Amino acid sequence: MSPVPENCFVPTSEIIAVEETELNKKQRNIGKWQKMAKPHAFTVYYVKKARNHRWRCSDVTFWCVDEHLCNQWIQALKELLEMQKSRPKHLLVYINPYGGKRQGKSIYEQKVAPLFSLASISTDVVITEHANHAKDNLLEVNINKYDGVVCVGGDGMFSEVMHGLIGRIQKDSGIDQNNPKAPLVQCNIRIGIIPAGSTDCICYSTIGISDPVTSALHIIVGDCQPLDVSSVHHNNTFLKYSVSLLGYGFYGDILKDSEKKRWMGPMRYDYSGFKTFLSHHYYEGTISFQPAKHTLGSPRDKDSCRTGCYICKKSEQQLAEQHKECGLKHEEDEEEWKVIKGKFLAINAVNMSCACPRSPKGLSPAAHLADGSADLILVRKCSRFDFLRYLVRHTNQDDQFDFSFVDVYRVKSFQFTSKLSEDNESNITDIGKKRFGQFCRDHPACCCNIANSTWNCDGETLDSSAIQVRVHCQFVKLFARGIEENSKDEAVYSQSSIEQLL
Ligand SMILES: Nc1ncnc2c1ncn2[C@@H]1O[C@H](COP(=O)(O)OP(=O)(O)OP(=O)(O)O)[C@@H](O)[C@H]1O
Ligand SMILES: CCCCCCCCCCCCC/C=C/[C@@H](O)[C@H](CO)NC(=O)CCCCC
Ligand SMILES: [Ca+2]
Repeated sequence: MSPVPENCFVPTSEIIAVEETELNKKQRNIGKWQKMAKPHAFTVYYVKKARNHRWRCSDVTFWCVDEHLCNQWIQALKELLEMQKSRPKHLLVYINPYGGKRQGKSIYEQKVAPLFSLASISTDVVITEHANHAKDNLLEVNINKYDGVVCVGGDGMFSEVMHGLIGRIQKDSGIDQNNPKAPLVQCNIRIGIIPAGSTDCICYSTIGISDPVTSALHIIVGDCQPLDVSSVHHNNTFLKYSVSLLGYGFYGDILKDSEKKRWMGPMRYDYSGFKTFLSHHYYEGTISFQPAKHTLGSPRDKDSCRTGCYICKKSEQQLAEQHKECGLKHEEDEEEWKVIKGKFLAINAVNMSCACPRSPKGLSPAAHLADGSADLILVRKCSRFDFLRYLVRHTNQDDQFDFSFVDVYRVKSFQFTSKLSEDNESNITDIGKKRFGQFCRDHPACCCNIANSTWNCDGETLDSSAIQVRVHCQFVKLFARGIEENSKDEAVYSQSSIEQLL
């Protein structure tokens, strides 16, 4: 038995498949195999880690004269693969054919389906025909027969699938999602994202790259990454769940403008981003929040959340303890609320870094995927030039929180009310404000916007500006493992590597 000349260490957890190889005449007639009467061979397909967190399917073929020995190897390796219990065998796949550059279907068919078939994963594929098709379908399908749900599309498609799954589980458990204090039931069925959208921030922030083949391989090896989810309510009405960005002001306005430009594809965000930057509107309101005292980290930490993150592990332990104490009174309601009134250009609450190709370190580089907290970033009224400096720091190594007009807090819940709705609630009927609508009556050039902004919730607009938000620790699970530290150079090899077997 002889491996290829170059050294090759592969943990069994990263073998994709093992197959007997039919050698053709030409192959049999090369090198030393020429001398053998009838060589036998098998091929091991495995994950090859390239630069920038990119994974590829590579293969190595082992040749041997003894047919029995060759079959023993195939059998032994297949048994090792069978022992990988976290790997999915049967998946439900939703493809949005219109997301991003409208390439979802071809990306799946050309890059992903062949890998699933190589890894003996069977699939039921639904190509969506309209928005909410996947969500509605998940409310009635027999989800128990699947080991995971895969969405091919962008953050919006992920959000739809996540809402379908969470909604289905709450419905089956008799939980009313409209109750902001309801003890929601966790979603244990894993979701895989094959990126084919415009921002793909959830995929990028949980894997480190937005690449369909890399994501498919994380699904095949059965990775599992828990994610925090925020529930968003307006009084006693459930609005949405969020995993990446809840943004008011700048990101809400970009989204609202970009929705009219969907035909532009991913470019619409650059166009609307530039336009929104020039408009430079700020909004008045009150934000109240409960600091996340349970978590070990802070948004100003230098270290980021990475595979096996100890801060997220600690939160997982705390969550398990909470579940054990289930039924005992939680003191959450009595914990302190901090209240901030002000004029804001942007209010961003992020459950994860929100790293994406536009900003590889994201809106909050030290945010954690699964620590049960969100980072609340308040960008107060400042000059256009200062706001530009702030934005540019999302794309370089400088600290984007090191500005006098930017504050950041790690929170477990928050509420927001705009000044306009506060005024309306206190029955102030200033006809002048109503008549002049959008712009500040006293200072037409001051960029103060009397109208409300809208909330951008993972790329979708919310109907209400007054919202109550609660972070649910590790509420959904993805086929991912977080971003690996220097994945190319520091690969950790398990005891059961093939090299040892050989
Ligand atoms: N067949 C369909 N026709 C129209 N809309 C669809 C269809 N299938 C899904 N959708 C909706 O399209 C929205 C956007 O899709 P998706 O997230 O895949 O792409 P995107 O908006 O380009 O990317 P991103 O969300 O990353 O910015 C989703 O909210 C989803 O509900
Ligand atoms: C002069 C250069 C300045 C450059 C500044 C770059 C800053 C980029 C930060 C990007 C943050 C993305 C946050 C992710 C939001 C997603 O949930 C959402 C759904 O996909 N996308 C958008 O709302 C789309 C939002 C699009 C933002 C551009
Ligand atoms: Ca978090």
